Amino acid sequence: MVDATTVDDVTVIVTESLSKRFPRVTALDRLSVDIAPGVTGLVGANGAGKSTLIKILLGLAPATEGTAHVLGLDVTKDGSAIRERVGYMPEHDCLPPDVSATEFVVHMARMSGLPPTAARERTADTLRHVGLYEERYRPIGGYSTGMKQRVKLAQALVHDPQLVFLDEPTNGLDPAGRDEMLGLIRRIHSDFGISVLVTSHLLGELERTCDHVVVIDGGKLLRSSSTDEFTQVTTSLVVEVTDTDAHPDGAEALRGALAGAGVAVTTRTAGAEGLASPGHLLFVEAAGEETYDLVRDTVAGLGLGLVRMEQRRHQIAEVFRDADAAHAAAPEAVTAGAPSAPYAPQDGGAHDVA
Ligand SMILES: Nc1ncnc2c1ncn2[C@@H]1O[C@H](COP(=O)(O)OP(=O)(O)OP(=O)(O)O)[C@@H](O)[C@H]1O
Repeated sequence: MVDATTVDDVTVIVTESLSKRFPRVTALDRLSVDIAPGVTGLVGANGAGKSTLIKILLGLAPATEGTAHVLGLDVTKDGSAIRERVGYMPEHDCLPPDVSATEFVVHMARMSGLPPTAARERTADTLRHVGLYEERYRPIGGYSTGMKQRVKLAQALVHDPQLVFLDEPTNGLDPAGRDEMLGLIRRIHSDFGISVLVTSHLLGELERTCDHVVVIDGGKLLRSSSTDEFTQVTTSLVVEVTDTDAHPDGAEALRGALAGAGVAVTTRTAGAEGLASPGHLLFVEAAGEETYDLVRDTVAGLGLGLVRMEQRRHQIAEVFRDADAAHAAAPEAVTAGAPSAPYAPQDGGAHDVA
């Protein structure tokens, strides 16, 4: 019997100088990363090396060099012990169309070694947990994309793993479906204590869902930080005010008054996504506590209503924006750090790096 650590230990995944070279491409390039229990996002553009990393961690593909341990188990020697303890939701559609979700998930549970009765019970519980009810008896071929993603999630969870790898679980889902899937992913950890490694190219999703985010690009580690560190507060204040008869554009009146007092103010920034009506928001550079007092007094002096005054937080996408800007300024200087693909804003806060 192979010894394995539990999710109470400090790390669930450790890689050291892990490389994977194909004849024409280096998919992973000396990647060293430690991943703790919780929900961790693995983000990178298409081709960054996410799926290759997952396959190596499952013991399904050999690394060219370096080491990797999952739950304390060595990927080169303990592949089957790792797969007993780890669930895997693959990226691509891999479901048989002619069988029902129940039949398929029972089959996967049996493949994982559960006896028949336990496999049926666990299947019923898991399908209910992912939100499939009466539909679970119908052939999968007639399911929507969202239902298929839930079946893939259920088969990853059915053998009660300590850790799951979810490869692009929100692919192909509409915004409501994505929100539901993200909620499910959070509950996998909060309700069952299962750690999650989830890949996505949508940064906004990871910001909302993950405790920790690992960013890779061209097989190299770009950054590994807690989500809080990525989204730490900035020195910029977001201020929103009401309009009045005397000042039909309250934000503009405040901007003029603050600018007159020597305070740097902009009406819009690239990081304003997700905030209501950015045209009515002011972004005020706060020199210190006195800036708060000045804003409050100026709003009161103009007779405007103060709707909000809060410190703006960084967004994960800014890591990419900053790297892109540095790359544009000095292309040779930023080879290892800058993502090779641009990101694009998407539905108010999610940024696509693919
Ligand atoms: N079996 C293989 N043979 C040759 N090259 C491969 C193989 N598998 C992956 N690659 C290459 O390795 C690089 C990383 O691929 P990988 O699938 O890990 O990226 P990814 O980040 O998961 O992207 P995607 O989300 O598009 O799958 C890519 O350039 C890919 O073409």
